[in-house]
Amino acid sequence: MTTIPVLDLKPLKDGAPGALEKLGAEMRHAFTEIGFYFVRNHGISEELLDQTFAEAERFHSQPVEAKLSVRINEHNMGYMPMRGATTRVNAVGDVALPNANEAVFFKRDLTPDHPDVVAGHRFRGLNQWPAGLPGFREKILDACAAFEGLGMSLLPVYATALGKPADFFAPFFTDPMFTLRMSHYPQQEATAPENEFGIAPHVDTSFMTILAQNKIPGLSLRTTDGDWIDAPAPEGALLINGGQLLRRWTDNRFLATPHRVINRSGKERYAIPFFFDCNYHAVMTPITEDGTPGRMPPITYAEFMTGYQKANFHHAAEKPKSDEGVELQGV
Ligand SMILES: O=C(O)CCC(=O)C(=O)O
Ligand SMILES: [Fe+2]
Repeated sequence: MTTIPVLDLKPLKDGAPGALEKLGAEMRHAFTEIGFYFVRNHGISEELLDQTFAEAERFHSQPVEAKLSVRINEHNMGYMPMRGATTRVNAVGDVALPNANEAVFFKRDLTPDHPDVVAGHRFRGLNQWPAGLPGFREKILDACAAFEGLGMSLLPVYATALGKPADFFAPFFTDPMFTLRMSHYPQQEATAPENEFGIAPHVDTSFMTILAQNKIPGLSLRTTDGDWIDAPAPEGALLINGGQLLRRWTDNRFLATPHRVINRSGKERYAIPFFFDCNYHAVMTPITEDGTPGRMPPITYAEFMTGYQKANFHHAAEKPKSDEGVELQGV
């Protein structure tokens, strides 16, 4: 039976001898066998997570006109309406209906004079903050900072898992890209068609996806044997998985595992994944076991997110995609 490993970060935080090596080995196992792991003692307070869920609920409870005033743009920032995306890059090849969720996306809060903003670089736009939600922006920025801090603290474990020095990833993450997604999944009726998902089977595009999942179940992942298993979050733990960027950078040594959401819980479900990636301008050269050239040439984050996706998923080429690799409709 496949179980999702639980990595306890406390010994690492305490500076216990051998903690990094032990976690590195556990992570290596997680990414070669399952593609998902839980973290305990991750350092993000329950209070902040609860507040972030409350903000997600507050955002989605607004009238649709208010949400549409921050409609998603070419940077994949803003509000994606209910059933506004279909997973064309479907990880299991089934044809699915539009995803039964709505979501809003935020990235690093750049200022208009930032060089990448001035240059008009894709995915380096300005956040679209809702006008009628006082305090919302501050809470979201707090959440982003906390998730980013956790992501940064895990980089030495990733490096160790790959047989590299602990500080290997540091130069690639001096100004890392990230996207906070706040999703709302309505209840799916028992009569809903079989091929309607909250989010259809997909792999993320990320280096690292940190999921602050709420108490409502619905997420499952597909094991390498092809079985779907539920991924319920144990109390206080966060769920982390890798996407295509991690897979490519590790020369396919690490898994990007397909997962999906079906919300037949009878309740509204909210989810807050945080997609954590390297610097915009970082060049990712495949990290091979023996240092020989990888299967794929080196690539930058920007090339990866635009050109690479286009080349691989030509049928969805012309439209922007959200960070879980779906085509966004009506953008
Ligand atoms: O809602 C969840 O639990 C996971 C969502 C997800 O896989 C995604 O947004 O990429
Ligand atoms: Fe995902």
